Amino acid sequence: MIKIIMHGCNGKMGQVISEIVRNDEELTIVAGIDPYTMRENEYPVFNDINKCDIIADVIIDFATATAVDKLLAYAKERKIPVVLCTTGLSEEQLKTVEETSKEVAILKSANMSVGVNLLFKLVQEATKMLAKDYDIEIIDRHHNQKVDAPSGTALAFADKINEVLDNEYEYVYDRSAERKKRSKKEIGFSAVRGGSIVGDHDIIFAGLDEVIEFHHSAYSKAVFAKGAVTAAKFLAGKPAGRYDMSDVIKF
Ligand SMILES: NC(=O)C1=CN([C@@H]2O[C@H](COP(=O)(O)OP(=O)(O)OC[C@H]3O[C@@H](n4cnc5c(N)ncnc54)[C@H](OP(=O)(O)O)[C@@H]3O)[C@@H](O)[C@H]2O)C=CC1
Ligand SMILES: O=C(O)C1=N[C@H](C(=O)O)C[C@H](O)C1
Repeated sequence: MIKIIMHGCNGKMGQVISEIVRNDEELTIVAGIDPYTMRENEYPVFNDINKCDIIADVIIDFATATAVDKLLAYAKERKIPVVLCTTGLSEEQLKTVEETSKEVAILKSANMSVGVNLLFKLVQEATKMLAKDYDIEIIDRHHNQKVDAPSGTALAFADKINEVLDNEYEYVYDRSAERKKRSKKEIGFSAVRGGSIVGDHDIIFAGLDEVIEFHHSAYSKAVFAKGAVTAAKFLAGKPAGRYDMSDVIKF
């Protein structure tokens, strides 16, 4: 039985993961971490990760960016692998992820769905063929409770695209103060926030007189939760290192 610590257990994703794990014979949540401890959970919940001395094989994280520093320090000290799903991390935090992964296994992915991870590959292929003549823009649409913009997935798409463009493209997040045309080597971001949209992403290649678009819609949070649970099974017992969903989902 793989023992999990659920970081952010009483948030929206934490609750969906708890439900999936409840019906999975290979997994059990042994502890949860969340500032909100009044909810009835079937496992003990700690309002501070450092209060949790329960032994686990892997941590699944869906919390908030400000909680990630403590999480990484805890994982490093106790050598517990982390499936790191929280988005909106700062440059400094991304460096800490890299440093920490030298001591403990970390699988970081801004999007745990099968569809987005397949699209990462398709969009990279399209970029090789289209980037010379087409402008690249990314739109993400999410619910009104989301705190980070652009989404982690939108940034991950841009990083995948830029990887095949020798990282020469600049990211443009806001054109409202600009009085100039877009340059060729840029990737523009737009973020829509409203209602209960689970998570939509459009990758737009706009050329002369035609537009090619790649679109992904998540219709429920379960697509992310299932991916995180599969990733946790993969990561438990793995040696230190940086992993991502391409290690888990093979196309
Ligand atoms: N990689 C992926 O596939 C996906 C990533 N995400 C990302 O996961 C994160 C969580 O999403 P979601 O569940 O919708 O958000 P929620 O706000 O619903 O849940 C986050 C939970 O984390 C709790 N939290 C706050 N501080 C801490 C802390 N120090 N330690 C532990 N828990 C803490 C929050 O408590 P409180 O409300 O009291 O602050 C809340 O219960 C976001 O960054 C989101 O972008 C989401 C979906 C998919
Ligand atoms: O906050 C969310 O809900 C989501 N966040 C992730 C992101 O920032 O890309 C993934 C997913 O789209 C849902």
